[in-house]
Amino acid sequence: MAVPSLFSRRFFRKPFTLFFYSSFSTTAATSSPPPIHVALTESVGRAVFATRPIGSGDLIHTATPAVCHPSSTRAACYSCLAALPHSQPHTVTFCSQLCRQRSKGYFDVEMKANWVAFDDYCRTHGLKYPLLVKRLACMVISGDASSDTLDILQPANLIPETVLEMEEEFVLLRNAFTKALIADEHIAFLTKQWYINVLARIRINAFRIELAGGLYEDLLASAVASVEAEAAVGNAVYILPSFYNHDCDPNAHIIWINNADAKLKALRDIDEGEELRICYIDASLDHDARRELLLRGFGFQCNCSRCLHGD
Ligand SMILES: C[S@@+](CC[C@H](N)C(=O)[O-])C[C@H]1O[C@@H](n2cnc3c(N)ncnc32)[C@H](O)[C@@H]1O
Repeated sequence: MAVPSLFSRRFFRKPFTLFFYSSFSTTAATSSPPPIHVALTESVGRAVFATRPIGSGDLIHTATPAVCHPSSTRAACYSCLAALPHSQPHTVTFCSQLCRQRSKGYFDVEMKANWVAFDDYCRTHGLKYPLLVKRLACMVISGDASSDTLDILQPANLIPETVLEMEEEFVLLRNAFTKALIADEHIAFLTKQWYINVLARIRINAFRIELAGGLYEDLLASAVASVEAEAAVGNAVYILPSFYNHDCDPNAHIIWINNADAKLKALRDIDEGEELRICYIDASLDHDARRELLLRGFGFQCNCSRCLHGD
């Protein structure tokens, strides 16, 4: 496949060492690292590049969420977001003992506090990302995560109005923990600045998770949910997948089969040194709609080949 000039290696500046082994895994069959590296570019910050040719349809790597949270409209495992067609949305349910066990740390912290005010605020304002911050805060308090887990990700540029809204959410979150008598030293990290920094990163890097596979009942529930405009089982933030830039004609995509564990797959043959890009939005939208969505939702003017050609 011809490599568009946009992807040429002249954009390479400083290759990173692979620092994210904990956030992805390769296929069980091989223990070799995935065929990618992250490097700085001159035009779009960091980017993911192929270190060898990758075949169309190949699994590039998998990734587990740094943090995830189920949606309020689809019943899903509170830990891994597997669809649970026989459960009710809004109820805390786990798909297995393993998931219950894995969540024990942050879930025990969450159960100590009263979330009515915070959850009501999120629901009435149609906010889902603060729920990811709440979960991350519980993970930090329980020792399941570090408070700087998401610091490596690019933050959104926030307007003062957005910061003011975030301050309201922060007060509700902090109050829930203080009223639950969580010791001061355990919530010392939970400052207004921490909340805003985390949310600024989540805004750009969160993925909305729609499962591609599963049981017949899951597909049926998903079809019904699609009609009702919410097919997602939840939202999640990953580390390595967050370094993939956007292209309106991508050469890779991210998919979810049974739960929030993501698979990054090649959509066509990829050359060594080519940048790997995924599509953040619906690529079937017209040029103006895509530009508007990318600018409003992600704060950037797309430099992909399709957009540069006005397609
Ligand atoms: C999820 S991050 C991707 C990784 C990012 N480049 C970094 O250094 O962390 C999304 C950000 O990358 C940049 N970006 C991604 N795709 C782009 C594109 N097609 N055109 C211009 N900027 C892009 C924008 O700054 C965007 O807000």
